[in-house]
Amino acid sequence: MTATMDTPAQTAPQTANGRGASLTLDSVSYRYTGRASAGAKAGIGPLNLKVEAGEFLCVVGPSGSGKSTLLSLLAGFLRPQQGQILLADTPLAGPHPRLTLVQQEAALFPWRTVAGNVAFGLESQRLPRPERESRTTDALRQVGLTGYGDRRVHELSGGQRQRVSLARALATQPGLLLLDEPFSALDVQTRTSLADELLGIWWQQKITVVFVTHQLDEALHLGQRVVALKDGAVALDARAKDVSVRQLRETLEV
Ligand SMILES: Nc1ncnc2c1ncn2[C@@H]1O[C@H](COP(=O)(O)OP(=O)(O)OP(=O)(O)O)[C@@H](O)[C@H]1O
Repeated sequence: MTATMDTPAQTAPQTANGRGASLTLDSVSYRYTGRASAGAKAGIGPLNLKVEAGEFLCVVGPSGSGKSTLLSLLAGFLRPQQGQILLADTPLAGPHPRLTLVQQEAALFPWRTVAGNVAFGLESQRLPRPERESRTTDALRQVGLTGYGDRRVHELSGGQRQRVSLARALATQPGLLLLDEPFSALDVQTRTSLADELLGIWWQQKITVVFVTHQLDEALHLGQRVVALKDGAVALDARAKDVSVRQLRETLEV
């Protein structure tokens, strides 16, 4: 059955007038070498992919298909061995202030307050203190944590910790938000409400989002577009409203 219901992401305007940056992968390859690699094919590419400014793209694929490798390349942690990645029109040469990554487990500093954790991402930006404080307050408000700034991380639930991670990313006002299975450790209810909040934030700010998930239904709910990776290559690239979970399962053989 083909999915027919439009989710908010799918009905969003196609042209972004927010701060989202486009992303272009031009014949990008990365192959792991050495004994740790699982054969000559470990890695991804060559991949050609264009993510439009303001687009919400979900990437799915079975374990080992290359999702984390792709995100590491997009985050600038790995450099392509072949091809190039463009952020807007500029070749990506490493981690970039316009892009930020939220990972599966909230990597927060236990000795800092919630506000201190959110402000951490701003410290390298040399912003005046009032600007740092207002961005921190604003980011906490966006993720529903107004009033939590003085709390310690150990006083928070798993879902709240992941909200802090998201706030830390949002405070940097990224053009491109990369998310690596950010809600997978959470219970279904928390995951659903956080996913919907993320959609609301994306809708308002028109950030470009690349969201990696194992959950095929989550990908179709959140994404305007879904890319399915298999053995390091794109096996399917479609508008989310034009594919079903079953089609994704068949494509990925999962
Ligand atoms: N550091 C590494 N050294 C060698 N091979 C690696 C390394 N990291 C990943 N690989 C291999 O590259 C391929 C892609 O791995 P990757 O971690 O990107 O997949 P994934 O889709 O993110 O998997 P998962 O869903 O399990 O996290 C796999 O064959 C994996 O074994």
